Amino acid sequence: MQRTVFASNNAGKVAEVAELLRPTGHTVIPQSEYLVPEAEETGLTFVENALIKARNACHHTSLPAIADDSGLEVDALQGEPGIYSSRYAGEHGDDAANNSLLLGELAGVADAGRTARFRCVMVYLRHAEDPAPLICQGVWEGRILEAPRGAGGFGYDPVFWVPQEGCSAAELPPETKNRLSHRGQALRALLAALGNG
Ligand SMILES: O=c1nc[nH]c2c1ncn2[C@H]1C[C@H](O)[C@@H](COP(=O)(O)OP(=O)(O)OP(=O)(O)O)O1
Ligand SMILES: [Mg+2]
Repeated sequence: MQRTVFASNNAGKVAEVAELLRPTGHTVIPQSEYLVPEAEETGLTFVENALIKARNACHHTSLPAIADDSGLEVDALQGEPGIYSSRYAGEHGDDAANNSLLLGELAGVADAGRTARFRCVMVYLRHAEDPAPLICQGVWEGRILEAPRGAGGFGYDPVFWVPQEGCSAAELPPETKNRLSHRGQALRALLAALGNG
């Protein structure tokens, strides 16, 4: 896995993936370093959107690419915001607005009904026309808090309760989040599939 582009503009993902790869000796180069233009996420599944992003990065760099498409599935909202997690409140990537909309939608829902999970699909494309991409997934179960807690992480981390640690995802040390998270699971599976596990 030499000179692989990471097809994401999310600084939180970039930092987590860099940390996960550090002990393996692999590095990935964020697509911003190649000035890759943002791809439109027009797919109806995490898999399709991850492929769109990876293919776009391959196309613009002529290098292999890894992409991550991820989101939060809330049971009381029939799986929403799901693939639309980043655009939930309208503007792409407005974490504060997304979190407050989510808490508003769940107002009055008791603790037992606030189950949710993060899902991550990671794909690896050897080149833009790669007909056999590697596709791996990870899932992280938790619950939605009634108010944000913690300052670490990104996205929905402050409102995501991690039962086995007794804190929010934004209160976890980065290495603990990477050990448990949907992203950590998916990337470890991808590395194993690449023969570098
Ligand atoms: O570990 C996580 N902790 C908190 N929130 C998270 C996590 N993982 C995904 N999420 C949320 C953030 C965003 O609202 C959506 C991902 O959207 P998604 O399109 O995959 O990523 P993005 O637009 O931020 O960056 P990019 O597409 O350039 O990779 O799910
Ligand atoms: Mg996105």
